[in-house]
Amino acid sequence: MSTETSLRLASRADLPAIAEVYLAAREVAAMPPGVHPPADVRTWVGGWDLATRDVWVAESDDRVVGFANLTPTWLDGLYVDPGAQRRGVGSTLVEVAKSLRPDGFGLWVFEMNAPARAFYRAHGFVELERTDGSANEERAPDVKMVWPGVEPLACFRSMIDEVDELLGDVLARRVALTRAVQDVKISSGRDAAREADVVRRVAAVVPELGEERVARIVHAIITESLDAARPDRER
Ligand SMILES: O=C(O)C(=O)C[C@]1(C(=O)O)C=C[C@@H](O)C=C1
Repeated sequence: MSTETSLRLASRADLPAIAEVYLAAREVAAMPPGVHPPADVRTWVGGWDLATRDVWVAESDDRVVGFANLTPTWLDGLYVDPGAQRRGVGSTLVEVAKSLRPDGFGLWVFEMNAPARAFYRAHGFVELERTDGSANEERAPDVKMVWPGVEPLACFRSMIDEVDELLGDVLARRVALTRAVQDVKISSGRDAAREADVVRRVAAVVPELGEERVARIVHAIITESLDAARPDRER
C-alpha cells in the first residue's frame, strides 16, 4: 500500500470525510472533549462555505487523511487522521497554508495541547496571547500563535501598531479617571496603599513582567497623569 500523500483544494463532496477526520483526530489529541455530539459536528462541517475559506485536503490511497481550514487571516483547524499521523502530513498542510498566506496568519491552540504547540513552534509560529478559556466553548485555556509570514518584521510591526492604538485608548481612559478622581478627594496627597493595590491587580494580568516592573510603569502613568491634570496645566 502506498503511503504517498497528495494535496488538493477540497470540494463539497469532501466535507463528510473531513468531518470524520476531525472527529477521529480530536478523539486522540491532547484537547478537552468536544462539546458538540458527532452528528452536530457532521452537520457543521457539511455546511462550510468553501467560497469564504480555503480548505485543503491531504489524500493518501484516495482517502482524505488530513485537512487544513484557512480563513483570510486564521488557520481555523488542521487535523490529521490518527492512522496517518507521524508521516509529515501535518507539516505538508502547514507549508500549504504558509504559501497561501505569505503575509502571515494566526491560530488558537489549547494550552494543554503541548504536542500541537511544539509542532507549530517548530514551524516558526510564535506564542503571543493566552486566555483563561472563559471565551471558548470548551472553557479551556488557550494560546494564540502567529506565523509572521515571509516578512516577519513588517508583520510584527503592524501588530504592534494595532496594539499601541488600543494601549493609547486605555491610557486616555486611565488619565481621564486619575484626573476625575482628584476633584472628589478630600486629601490631594498620593495614596501608597491604593497604588500598591493597583500594581498587584495589573501585575496579575501581566505576570511575565513581575510586580517590580509593573510598579515602575504604574508609577509613571499615575505621576504623569497627575502632572497633566494640574490645574495650572494647559489641557
Ligand atoms: O485613588 C486615588 O486616590 C487617586 O488619586 C487615583 C490614583 C490612581 O490614578 O490610581 C492616583 C493617585 C493616588 O496615589 C492613588 C491612585
